[in-house]
Amino acid sequence: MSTEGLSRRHLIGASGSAAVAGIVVGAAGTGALAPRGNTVTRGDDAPAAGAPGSTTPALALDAAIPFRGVHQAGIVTPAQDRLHFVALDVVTKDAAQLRELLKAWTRAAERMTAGAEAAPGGLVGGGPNRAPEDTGEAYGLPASGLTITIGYGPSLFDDRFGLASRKPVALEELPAFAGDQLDPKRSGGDLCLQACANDPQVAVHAVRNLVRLGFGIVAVRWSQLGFGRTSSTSTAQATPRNMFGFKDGTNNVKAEQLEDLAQHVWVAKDDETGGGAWMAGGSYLVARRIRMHIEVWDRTPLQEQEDIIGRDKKEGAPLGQAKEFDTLDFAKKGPDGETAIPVNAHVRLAHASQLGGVRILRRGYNFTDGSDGVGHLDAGLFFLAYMRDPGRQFVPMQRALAKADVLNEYIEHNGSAVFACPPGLADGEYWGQALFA
Ligand SMILES: C=CC1=C(C)c2cc3[nH]c(cc4nc(cc5[nH]c(cc1n2)c(C)c5CCC(=O)O)C(CCC(=O)O)=C4C)c(C)c3C=C
Ligand SMILES: [Fe+2]
Repeated sequence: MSTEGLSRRHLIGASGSAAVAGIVVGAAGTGALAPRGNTVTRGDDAPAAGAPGSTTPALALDAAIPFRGVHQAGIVTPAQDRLHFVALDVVTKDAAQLRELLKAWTRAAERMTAGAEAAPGGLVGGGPNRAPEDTGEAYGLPASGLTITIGYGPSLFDDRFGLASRKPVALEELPAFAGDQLDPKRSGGDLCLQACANDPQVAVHAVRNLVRLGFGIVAVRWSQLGFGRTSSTSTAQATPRNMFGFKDGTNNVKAEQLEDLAQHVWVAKDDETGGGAWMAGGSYLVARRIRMHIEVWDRTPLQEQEDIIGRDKKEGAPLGQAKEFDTLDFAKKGPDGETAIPVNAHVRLAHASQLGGVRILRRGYNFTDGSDGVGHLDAGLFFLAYMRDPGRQFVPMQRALAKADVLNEYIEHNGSAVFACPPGLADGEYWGQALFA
């Protein structure tokens, strides 16, 4: 492995076709960190879980997820419980500076996802007279399943960095949708970094250290914390619940469904709108900050809640069926002679059968950001979805929802952004290398 101070020593666990591999940090004469305790940690030199000499079984939640691979981690890898998402603007006009930053980010991201400090000896190794190269708040914590996923916004492809000819057709700003209440301070961005982990401190540490490395080159435009996943991206995961108390992610595209991923999530080399070779194996990310008026929802009768979603609250089964994963039957009638799943239920409007076969991979998070200043919690869903072409997938889906979804009475979209997330990196490659080639 090319990155100084890191070595692949063993694999921890695997789940279905979405293998969760662990990387531990080698001590190999670099002064870099070595694994500790029962899994990958930033700290001392006891053997990691599952490693020779360890008596402790690996804990999947603490394990490291490989940074490199065909696709970026953080898309179909099992959704972790915590999120720190940041959108950034590039403030330099110098393309070479931006490229160097992307290289430095690659090194630091690879280290942090393996459970190491952002730089070798980052905590105190620089001595008393220099600012430490790692901010320290994750020192001693395990890798915690950290994934860091990068995306490029449409504005990165303007005339500043010579990238205009590289802009994919699919990377268009989203159109306005009926009911949008978008705040420009929570929208857009030249770049994004999505850090997901099973420990919030690890996710926040990752973003903070990458932002720190970018001082003078990038500036934070907006950022969002998420405290609980609202989607499953693997059949091995239980379906979590959103802030309306409903299971969310049941009928998501999952890591094990390789044909669906190829059809709906990964950009193919010959996709007309995809962007060509530099985006092949990548995916487009749509982010929407959706405020949920939970106080109003909480006064809504159960039957009405279930009719709005189209599934029952306890089991998560489609209305008219018994079990969570039963097939939705949109023709089935209830005792009143009406369809069991109402014509304007959320799951009917968003279902592939109503949208010419379109699907997306959802990977969103619950948030609660204090109060709205007038007596309510500012809570909601930070909707994240990956797809092959937003114009052909998210746009028609959101148009259908914006037009008829009864859920609209309870929600408000107040932030929006779209990003091109390039494919994963092979050994020795760095973020931006293919884009700038
Ligand atoms: C444009 C895409 C979507 C937005 C925006 C969206 C917002 C949103 N969704 C829920 C709650 C649920 N959504 C569910 C299913 C579901 N939602 C979308 C798309 C968007 N949702 C899709 C494609 C689907 C799957 C439809 C299907 O194929 O069956 C569900 C049911 C469980 C599930 O299958 O995931 C819930 C619950 C909220 C609260 C919300 C905005 C705040
Ligand atoms: Fe939904």
